[in-house]
Amino acid sequence: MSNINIDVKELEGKLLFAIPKKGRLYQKCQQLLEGANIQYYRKNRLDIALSTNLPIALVFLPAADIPKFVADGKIDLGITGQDMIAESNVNVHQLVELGFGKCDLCIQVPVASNITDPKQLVGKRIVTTFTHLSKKFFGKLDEELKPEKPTDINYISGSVEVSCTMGLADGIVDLVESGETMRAAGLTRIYNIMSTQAVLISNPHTSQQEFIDKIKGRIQGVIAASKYVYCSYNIKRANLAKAIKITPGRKNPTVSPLEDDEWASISVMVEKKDSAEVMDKLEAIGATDIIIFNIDNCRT
Ligand SMILES: Nc1ncnc2c1ncn2[C@@H]1O[C@H](COP(=O)(O)OP(=O)(O)OP(=O)(O)O)[C@@H](O)[C@H]1O
Ligand SMILES: O=P(O)(O)OC[C@H]1O[C@H](OP(=O)(O)OP(=O)(O)O)[C@H](O)[C@@H]1O
Repeated sequence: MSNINIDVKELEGKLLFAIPKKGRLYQKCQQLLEGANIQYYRKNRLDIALSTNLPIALVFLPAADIPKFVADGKIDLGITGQDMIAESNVNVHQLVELGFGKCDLCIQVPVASNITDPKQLVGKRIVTTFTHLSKKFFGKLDEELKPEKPTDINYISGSVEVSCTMGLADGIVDLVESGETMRAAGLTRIYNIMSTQAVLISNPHTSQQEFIDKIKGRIQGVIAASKYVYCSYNIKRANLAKAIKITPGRKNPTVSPLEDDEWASISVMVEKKDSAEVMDKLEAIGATDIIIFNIDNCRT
């Protein structure tokens, strides 16, 4: 049972920001709030927390309910999965892809079945948490193939993958990230309905647009900082063109003179995932003093 023991008056004029209260997205959202310096104190078991440094009230909700609250205008801003938005079938603005909670919503069948195409499931039994998206998908196939009875889509709230083993389903529609859950249940994927990740969303008619843009900027800064490292090195001017090709930066690298006219110093942002390779390439063209720094926060 949730507890929202806060005086409604305390929420007046505040930006209401919905955060998943548990599950896969919870911890990453906490890191994002910390990086964006949205400080708050949450009393034990309380689902609303007032920010201690900004006019924001954080509302902790199940990820599945956040799109509806935001679309209805009860909440201004929220974080949830794109799968949850599509499943809720509501109109919200997707402001920033957050780069976590990445997975695919897939049709899965028992490895032992001879099913390789979603069309073979038409008229059969599907179990899923995503009934809207499944009905939309199989509804189209039903129209095309006109089975004797329509494909039967049944809802369960979790552990969907056991449905085939239990004899409740011929196939399931569920999320796959590493594929570990799917393989452990003796299932294989035959179709990807959608790819999803966590996103920052807002109500399209919010009265708090200016403040939302500010929070969006801060969150974009945290995301960029986690994707990039700062690279600094020295290079002979004769090799400057080659160096700039290796580290073009987001816009341009900063090139500064050194005491020795033959040399220049370069400072540039590099994608974290590429940093080792970039260092190898710079070394190969004679760069020296190559240093990589982590970025705490940035605006690009
Ligand atoms: N295995 C996964 N890998 C990456 N992202 C995932 C995975 N499972 C779910 N997600 C993302 O996280 C969102 C919330 O899923 P999750 O299962 O954590 O929610 P929950 O039902 O609120 O929590 P719980 O499963 O703990 O009850 C999903 O809508 C999806 O966007
Ligand atoms: O491909 P994988 O890396 O194994 O991840 C996929 C699993 O993760 C999610 O479930 P979760 O663990 O959140 O539990 P749930 O089944 O109770 O939703 C999803 O519903 C899958 O079962």
